[in-house]
Amino acid sequence: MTDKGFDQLILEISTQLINCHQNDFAAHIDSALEALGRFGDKDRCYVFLFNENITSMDNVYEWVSTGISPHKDDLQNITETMLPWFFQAIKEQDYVSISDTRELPPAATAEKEEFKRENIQSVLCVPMRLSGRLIGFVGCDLVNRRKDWLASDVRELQIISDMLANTIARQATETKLREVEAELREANQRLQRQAMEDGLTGVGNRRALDERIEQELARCVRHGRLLSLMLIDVDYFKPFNDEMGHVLGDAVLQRVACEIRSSFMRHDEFVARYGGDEFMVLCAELSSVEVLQRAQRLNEKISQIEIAGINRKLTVSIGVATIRPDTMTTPEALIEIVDKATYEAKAQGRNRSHAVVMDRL
Ligand SMILES: Nc1nc2c(ncn2[C@@H]2O[C@H](COP(=O)(O)OP(=O)(O)OP(=O)(O)O)[C@@H](O)[C@H]2O)c(=O)[nH]1
Repeated sequence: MTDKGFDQLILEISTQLINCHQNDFAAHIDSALEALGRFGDKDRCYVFLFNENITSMDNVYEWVSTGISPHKDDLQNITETMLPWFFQAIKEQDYVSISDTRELPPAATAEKEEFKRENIQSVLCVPMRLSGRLIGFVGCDLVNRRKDWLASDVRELQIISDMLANTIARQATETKLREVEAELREANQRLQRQAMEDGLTGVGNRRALDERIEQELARCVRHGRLLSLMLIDVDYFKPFNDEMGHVLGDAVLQRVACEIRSSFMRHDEFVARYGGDEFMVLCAELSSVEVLQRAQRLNEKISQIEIAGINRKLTVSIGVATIRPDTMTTPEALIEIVDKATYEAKAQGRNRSHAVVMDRL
């Protein structure tokens, strides 16, 4: 290989590796090995990576010339005990150069066997280091051909080895970066969800409710649709709480929230905790009769709830406000109506629903 030819090869390989992106690192390393192999008339070029303590290695990239058998698949998890002479040589030396594998010393019996299995007669391997730490090696084989490797062969392979080490490190860094990015994105979504969720019951919180009422009002105005708001208030929750304690009180609120949520699961229905023992449900497009029926069904379902340790009937009073909003309608006005409807349900004896219908506010 002339110096000019090698310089050209290096330029091509380094340009490819510098410009490659996360998804095509492997393809570029493969083609760098191919360029190296073809240019120097080698039979096989490869990259091995060590584990953390350099006690085992995997063949991670391999290029083979036409007619030469590949060995990448059977060279996985090769341990130090399998090839002790080679592990020691690559750890301690600047390179491992074997002109004829048949002339290896007796200490390299296992290696001799392995080279024979792969028909390798000449081998040159150069360590890959990152910040001084050995991470693997780049090597090339000649099958059934002997070669006295020159200092220039070693130098050239060393340059390729440095480039590939940097590329592999960049790949690892980018993979890690993507993982961290994905974790951050997930944590961010989780925080956003939590910021909109009631901690005790898991339904929407007051902030989510306020936003949703604004959105639904605007949407119903745009489409001329009906909008219903329900206020569900647990009956006699204060005496219950005082008597049974807050822990059982919390369990009641969770159970009530669960029942409400399972009763209003359509995509345009929204359940939130308004505060204390009060929940709200927003539903669009239902007639006032339908909403009232569904509220009454909820009264029934809640009155059938049984919670271990509680021997008192659980009931709720529900106010329902159904309106056809216009641009002047405010969330406060809607809440005021539903508040009054709930008050009415309480005044009429609790465990019931009371509806107020207003075409315009
Ligand atoms: N366990 C528990 N109690 C809560 C929580 N938030 C508010 N409360 C209690 O809920 C009770 C609300 O009671 P009120 O709305 O005043 O009245 P009520 O007894 O339900 O009466 P009516 O609604 O008129 O039937 C108060 O005792 C609050 O302390 C909570 O997160 N957990």
